[in-house]
Amino acid sequence: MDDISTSILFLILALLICCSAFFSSSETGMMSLNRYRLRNLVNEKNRSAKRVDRLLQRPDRLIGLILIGNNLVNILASAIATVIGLRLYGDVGIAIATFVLTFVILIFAEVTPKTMAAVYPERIAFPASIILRPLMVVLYPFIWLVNGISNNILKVFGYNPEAGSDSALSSDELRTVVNEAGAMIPQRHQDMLVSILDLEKVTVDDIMVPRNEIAAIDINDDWEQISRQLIQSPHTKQLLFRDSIDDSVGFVHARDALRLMARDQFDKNNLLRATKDIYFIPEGTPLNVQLLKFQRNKRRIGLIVDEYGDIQGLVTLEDILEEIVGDFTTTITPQPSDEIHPQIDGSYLLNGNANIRDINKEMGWHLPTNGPKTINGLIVEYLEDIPDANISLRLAGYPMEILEIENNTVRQVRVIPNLYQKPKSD
Ligand SMILES: Nc1ncnc2c1ncn2[C@@H]1O[C@H](COP(=O)(O)OP(=O)(O)OP(=O)(O)O)[C@@H](O)[C@H]1O
Ligand SMILES: [Mg+2]
Repeated sequence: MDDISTSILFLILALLICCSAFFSSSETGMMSLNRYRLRNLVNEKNRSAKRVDRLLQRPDRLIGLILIGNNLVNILASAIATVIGLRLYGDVGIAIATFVLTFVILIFAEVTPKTMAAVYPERIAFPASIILRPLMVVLYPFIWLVNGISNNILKVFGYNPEAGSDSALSSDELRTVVNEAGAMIPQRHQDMLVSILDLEKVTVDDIMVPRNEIAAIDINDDWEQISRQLIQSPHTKQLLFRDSIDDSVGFVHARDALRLMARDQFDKNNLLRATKDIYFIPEGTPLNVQLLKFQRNKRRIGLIVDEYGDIQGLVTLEDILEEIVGDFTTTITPQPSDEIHPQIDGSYLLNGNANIRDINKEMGWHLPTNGPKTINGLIVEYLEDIPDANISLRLAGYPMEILEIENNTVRQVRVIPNLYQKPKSD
């Protein structure tokens, strides 16, 4: 190197530090690219994205290439810096060169470019790929050798370097992604997306109209009462049964009843003939499954039966859709707000038959939903007994006072929400 002037050596050194900065930044840029954005750009046929994607398909080779390049230029730079140090200051120069070069490389070739790449991965990685791609071809034998040795060492320790990282999302991770979409997706849409993911966690029993609230007509009643009920019920489809709901005949649609009336054929036999057979749903069916089953069977209403074939309740397509988009206006079933009565002292009076899920949703409480569906059921299960009035208890962290008992069920409770309670995740 004696015949190269010191100023040229300085120039080469500066150039090498620039190359080092390039490799450092492209390493961080490539590795911190958002995989889902990249996928999206690839699908949109973005050329840079496609090139980057191809490089990233073998991360071991890409890292090999970048690190070979980076180390090569760093080591060369240190050799040149040593020569410069020797020339300028003699033996002490080696120490000075080592110290100064470490500092310069850290700042200009490592920390600064890497930080920039971490903040703007696409701006760095996309243009860098234009250089990295041909470099990969040129240096391929060298990369192959280095990777081959390093992969075999990894295998000795029980790792499989060719497995690739598993970037498939679980539904919980997808939920986090949706929640973090921030302002990109309007809040209402985010809520809907999360609700769709949540459908699998909710079963038909959780949202059904319980058996005792099904609008149903006993075909053995006298005809006048049947007609009155058909006309006055707020529901379009009503269940026809003989003596007991367990002996159900089918659903009768108000439209069909109307047609019979118009033709003057409105009597028991014709009404029975106009009923539609019942669609049964096994209890415990998750909502996402049921939604598809309604679609496949072209049904909109079904009865939920338990393992003994006893009818537990009723669920409609509308009920499942409401889980996704929120309540529709046509719902005539009692709203949670009808069953929750705020008091001046900050407590709430609840009806015993209020649905726990509805209350949690309305109030943001965390009463357990994995057991009974109603407040009454929850209290009875907790006490393992039919309670007396004026009993106070603390259920899932919520102080409660039973105010009224009727026919062995809790009719009214007072709940004092503890404002300082930490929400429990359910
Ligand atoms: N026979 C019934 N008994 C009790 N609740 C019912 C009955 N039919 C429907 N519901 C409830 O009423 C709500 C509205 O359901 P849906 O829209 O299917 O019925 P609808 O409004 O009576 O009929 P449609 O919209 O077809 O005129 C849902 O919450 C559903 O569970
Ligand atoms: Mg309706």
